[in-house]
Amino acid sequence: MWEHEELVVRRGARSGITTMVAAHSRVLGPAIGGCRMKRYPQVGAAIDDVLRLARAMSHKCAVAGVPYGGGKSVIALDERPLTPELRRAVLLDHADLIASFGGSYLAGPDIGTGPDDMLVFREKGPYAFCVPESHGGVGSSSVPTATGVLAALRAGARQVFGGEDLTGRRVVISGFGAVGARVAQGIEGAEIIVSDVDETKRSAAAGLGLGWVEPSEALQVKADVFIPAAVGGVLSPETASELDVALIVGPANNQLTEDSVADLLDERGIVWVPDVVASAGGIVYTLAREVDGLDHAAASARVEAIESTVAEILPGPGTPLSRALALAEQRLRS
Ligand SMILES: NC(=O)c1ccc[n+]([C@@H]2O[C@H](COP(=O)([O-])OP(=O)(O)OC[C@H]3O[C@@H](n4cnc5c(N)ncnc54)[C@H](O)[C@@H]3O)[C@@H](O)[C@H]2O)c1
Repeated sequence: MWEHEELVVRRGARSGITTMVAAHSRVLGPAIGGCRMKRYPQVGAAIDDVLRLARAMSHKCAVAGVPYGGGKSVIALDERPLTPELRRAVLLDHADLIASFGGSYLAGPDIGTGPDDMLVFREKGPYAFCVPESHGGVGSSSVPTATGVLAALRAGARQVFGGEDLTGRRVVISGFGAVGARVAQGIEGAEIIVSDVDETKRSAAAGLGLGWVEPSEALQVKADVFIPAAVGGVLSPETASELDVALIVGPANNQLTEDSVADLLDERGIVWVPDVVASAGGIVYTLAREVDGLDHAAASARVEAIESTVAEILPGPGTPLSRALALAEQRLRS
């Protein structure tokens, strides 16, 4: 069944490159999504991607409880080298397409695009977010993303350990980057072991009194909490059957290689907080500040609300993933 509200595919007048916007649902508010710019084997694959990602954004916004719908931009590059001139031409083409939605679709950065590209979109109207700080943007989203992960961790700990206090517990953080390092600094009383493919992070971790494990062994460490803060696809049927932890909660996007891994984790008694919920702090905060014009305190309150969302989806029948999706569907229907 065709679930999406709108799909517009257009060949750019300046660049000759095909770009597209999908709006999955605008029941809760304007559709928002990142702009993905990459090469696809054919336009059909790009259309599949934009539809799938727009739908995922609808769920992410609905679960996060923010007043936006799901959308996505895709710029399907052709075989030509992306010179600065061609890049600007295709971004302007796509800016025209975004502007044609008149505010019912807003774009942010995704794979292949960044805050400076959002400024090109802004040349055609106020329909892009995550602009550079020098142009009124809120800057790095890693701080509110970490705040959201810590909020999700509190709710997860209450559910799994009967309280928020992690004193004496062992926490493994895979990925000691912008978010992982902030999460590590926000956890009190626990033994924290971090892991990163970048060996230079080891001394930084040691300087903070944190333990270290090689990335190849991070998933084998017996721990109370595992925090995926590096790459997606870390939870597969293989890793899910090996993990010796009670709670998994982290910012990495697309942590499961396939949805059935959520069932495997559940069967093993491991509580997994779905990434769509745990990773939402950055986008929630950025939209609240840049689009809704909220101040820091009001925007932060929306991020902290991730704690109550996690508390709502963890108990009950089914897996946390099925309950998160059910909550999203319920909000999209209401
Ligand atoms: N920054 C945000 O606001 C935000 C928002 C939502 C989701 N996320 C997701 O959270 C994750 C972390 O984001 P970030 O901003 O901290 O990124 P980052 O690039 O600053 O940090 C990621 C770290 O992971 C390390 N890494 C890469 N592969 C690894 C592996 N196999 N094992 C261990 N370490 C590995 C990198 O060396 C790096 O230090 C990413 O998956 C990102 O997509 C981030």
